[in-house]
Amino acid sequence: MPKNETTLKFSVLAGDYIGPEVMRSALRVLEKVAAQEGLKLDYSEHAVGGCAIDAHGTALPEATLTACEAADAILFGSVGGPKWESLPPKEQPERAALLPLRKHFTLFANIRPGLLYPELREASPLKNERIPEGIDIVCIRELTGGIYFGQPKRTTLLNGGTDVESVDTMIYRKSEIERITEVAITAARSRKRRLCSVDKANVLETSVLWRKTVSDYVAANAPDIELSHMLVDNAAMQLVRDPGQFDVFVTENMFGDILSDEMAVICGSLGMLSSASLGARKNTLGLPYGLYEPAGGTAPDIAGKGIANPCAQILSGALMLRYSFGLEDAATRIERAVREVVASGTRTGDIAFGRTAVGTEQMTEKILGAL
Ligand SMILES: NC(=O)C1=CN([C@@H]2O[C@H](COP(=O)(O)OP(=O)(O)OC[C@H]3O[C@@H](n4cnc5c(N)ncnc54)[C@H](O)[C@@H]3O)[C@@H](O)[C@H]2O)C=CC1
Ligand SMILES: CC(C)CC(=O)C(=O)O
Ligand SMILES: [Mg+2]
Repeated sequence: MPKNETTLKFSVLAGDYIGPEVMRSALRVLEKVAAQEGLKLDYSEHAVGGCAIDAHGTALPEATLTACEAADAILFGSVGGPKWESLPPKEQPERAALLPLRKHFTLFANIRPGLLYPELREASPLKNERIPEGIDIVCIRELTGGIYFGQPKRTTLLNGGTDVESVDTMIYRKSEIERITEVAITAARSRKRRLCSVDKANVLETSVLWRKTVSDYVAANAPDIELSHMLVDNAAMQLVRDPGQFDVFVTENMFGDILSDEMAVICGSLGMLSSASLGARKNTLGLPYGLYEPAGGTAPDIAGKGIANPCAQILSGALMLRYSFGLEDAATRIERAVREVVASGTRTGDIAFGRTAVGTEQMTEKILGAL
């Protein structure tokens, strides 16, 4: 019986290698939930990344951007891989499609839930006594600033070409740090009200500003939040030593990129880690416009074999329902279905750990069955 008249208008950008494989699974799950909830899906698929370079000569075609502009959210796969690594760096899919997309829509807040179900503890490389109840951490990563975007960014030949110099620039403004701190405060308030800010304030000017800004902002706006600070090298170590000490952590772009992959593997696999990238922009429903993507990449080593774990992409679809369409119940149902299937022992190879592994298709069928 239809419960809802909402139309979900989103753009699907599957990308390269395993991108289209796991995107198929996510779309099947969304179709089923939509049918059950009486929602109307209005999505269209568009070229992005290496496959867009092959088909259209550019990683982010104008038509793709126009379609994203007209939608309420973007469901993204992942882009890049060996096929395009010999292109000039600026033309490669990651730098020519994904980063510009994030910048274009000012998606400055990347929310990555690091969740290890207790039933999946065996898939974590951590000793199980360190994670008696699994893991439940949220990484809030600044996504449109820092060293990935700062100018100058260049490579120059020196000494008549006998040497080469490359420069990347890390820049942060107080206003950029304040707005990501606000997102982190909101996340912490919905959980244990504990926030750890990760930086490198013993060396980097941007981190000195980061630490002072986060401290001042929390003191002025969120005295209910228990704030701590940690240097990033220590944070990398503490994450594997005792992940239970973290609840929400907030950090700049590159540190968050690295720490979230670490968080993914202690949570079993990159194939389980979803993400939401949000900004100030609202969609036509008055809700946050967002881009939803797995935290991992295109996994060229397993592409085309039908063995990729679809969970991160499916869970990214759930985050899209939650944040951009306000469908908390539907999002939770998808998350429960994934958990139920994984907990019952159906596992793709990356999380199988001694069990018989199923492929992408069978994993998806099981999740559909649990919905
Ligand atoms: N958002 C994006 O579009 C991203 C793109 N990339 C790009 O992806 C390409 C490959 O990057 P890598 O460093 O190899 O990282 P990756 O994240 O693609 O893979 C790292 C390891 O995790 C495994 N893995 C990742 N997702 C999986 C899944 N769903 N199921 C099972 N196993 C999974 C892979 O098989 C691989 O062994 C590069 O071109 C990179 O730039 C990387 C990260 C994010
Ligand atoms: C192009 C990269 C910055 C993508 C990535 O590694 C990520 O977003 O985690
Ligand atoms: Mg990454």
